[in-house]
Amino acid sequence: MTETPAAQLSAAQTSVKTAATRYAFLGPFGTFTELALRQFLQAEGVTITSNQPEEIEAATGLKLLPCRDVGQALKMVREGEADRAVIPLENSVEGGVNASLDALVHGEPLQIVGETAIPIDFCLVVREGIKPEQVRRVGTHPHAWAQCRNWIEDHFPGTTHVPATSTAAAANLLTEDRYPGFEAALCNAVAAQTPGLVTLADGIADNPNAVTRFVLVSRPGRTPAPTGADKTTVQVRLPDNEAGALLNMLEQFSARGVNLSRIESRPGGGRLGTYEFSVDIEGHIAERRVQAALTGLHRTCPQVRFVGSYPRFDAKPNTVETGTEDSAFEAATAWVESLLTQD
Ligand SMILES: O=C(O)C(=O)Cc1ccccc1
Repeated sequence: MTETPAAQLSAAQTSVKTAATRYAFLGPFGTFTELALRQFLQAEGVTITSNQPEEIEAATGLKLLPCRDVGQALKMVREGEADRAVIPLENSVEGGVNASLDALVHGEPLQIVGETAIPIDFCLVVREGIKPEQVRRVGTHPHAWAQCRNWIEDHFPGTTHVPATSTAAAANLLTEDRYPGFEAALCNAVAAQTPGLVTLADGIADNPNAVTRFVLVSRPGRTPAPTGADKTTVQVRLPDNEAGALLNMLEQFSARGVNLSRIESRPGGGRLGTYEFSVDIEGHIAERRVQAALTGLHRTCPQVRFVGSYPRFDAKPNTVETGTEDSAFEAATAWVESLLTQD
């Protein structure tokens, strides 16, 4: 493949549908989240061929803004310092990224406008000169540790985890003069290339099929158009101490043939026993069956937050059961109206 000249990149950038130019992400450069951001931009027709923020901005007009954590990335969007944020949301092995699920729905409303997924495996790196037998502690993001802990126990028995804000942050700390509290880091193959680091092992993953899902987040605005292969994310608070409250919530979906692709319970506040559910459903808010499910939730649950409708990363068309198509809802509404207007 030939390299895209800067002029072409600029042309591509002006065609970015969202006209977003400032992208906050879980940094520093070299995280899996940065790879996801590049994947989002690629889908918009923008290829980034550099690792240097100034070169990227000169070639594409885009500002890539690495953030210390997910909360900071979302704060930049909430406060208008960034147009978009990219954050990890879910891992096929570990489940939801709680920090992301919570930061997304607590505070000023935000909207998911896209998703992507990356197969994940890891490299174990050390600072030049460190021998494998010196490795006692491994620094990395908690989700990375969770995906490699069996491998580490098999190959470095007794080694313990030191949490870091991201995989790339852990790798970078190894290159600093000060001892970071660990001898090795688990990071991706890009961060493993950091000068001064040596890779002890690569392709590490307890589950070789592990995939992490990342979302592109903006301030509330126009919802991406339906594609027929869409997801909708909502956060639902259930009434306290009400028998059947969860069943009622699920019935709102099942009665309209709306399939769930993820459901997670999150503590709803200070008190034990109060829950919110973060739910992904197959379908777009422009579809009548999804609207009917959401109106049902709105009538029966104390709080429903719409977090966005956006195209599925795998473009797998949503199944629409017979009787739940838009045309079926329209025919049913027309029938009721005809009853009301008859003489
Ligand atoms: O730390 C990173 O590189 C991230 O982007 C977060 C993360 C960590 C582990 C798996 C997937 C994403």
